[in-house]
Amino acid sequence: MRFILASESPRRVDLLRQAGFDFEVQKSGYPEVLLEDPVGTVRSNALGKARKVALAHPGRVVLGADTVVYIPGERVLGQATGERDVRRMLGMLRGRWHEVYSGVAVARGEDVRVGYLGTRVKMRELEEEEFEAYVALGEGVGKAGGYAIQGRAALFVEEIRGDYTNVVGLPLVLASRLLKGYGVRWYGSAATR
Ligand SMILES: Cc1cn([C@H]2C[C@H](O)[C@@H](COP(=O)(O)OP(=O)(O)OP(=O)(O)O)O2)c(=O)[nH]c1=O
Repeated sequence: MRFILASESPRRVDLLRQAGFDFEVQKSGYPEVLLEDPVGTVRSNALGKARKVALAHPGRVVLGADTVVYIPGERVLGQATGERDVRRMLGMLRGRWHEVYSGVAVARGEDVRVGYLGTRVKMRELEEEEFEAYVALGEGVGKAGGYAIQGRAALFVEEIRGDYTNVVGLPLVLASRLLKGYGVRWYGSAATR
């Protein structure tokens, strides 16, 4: 069954395509919140995005998601908005462990189910020259925490504990489980045959 992805993130589109799902994209325009609690943040934003699009498309299954980076006990980092933000965020993450949380919500009409997943990531120490080269590259703009593990920042990630797709922006095991609850599966649709 074809569902609606309530997301403008090309990473989420790529992951769901790679998994064989049949879907179309509708941007939600939902204004995201950034709370002190990473789980509360991603659950609330994922729910908001899915609900908003589901209400506009009665009867359709809609998936929304949200990703943040969390420095335990310190702060929640949303998307880096520009070069300065990438420098500030990466400056906090280099040489230490952090956590990445993604919330996933699937809605149909007023009915909605939500879940979240956390993954631990260890970023190695970065030399000044390399740090500046990454900031200048611009890859980190628009990404939670100011880096993209699926891009050049793969060079910085020493170790991860948990689901890799969760760090990229959409935990596929969780998303597929929630979708299955609404009868949506990765196999058997026109897109995968
Ligand atoms: C940590 C990390 C995040 N990201 C991305 C995934 C998300 O797109 C982004 C976090 O922003 P989000 O606010 O979760 O999503 P979005 O605004 O891009 O899309 P939409 O709200 O329309 O669904 O960070 C990576 O691509 N790689 C990474 O390694």
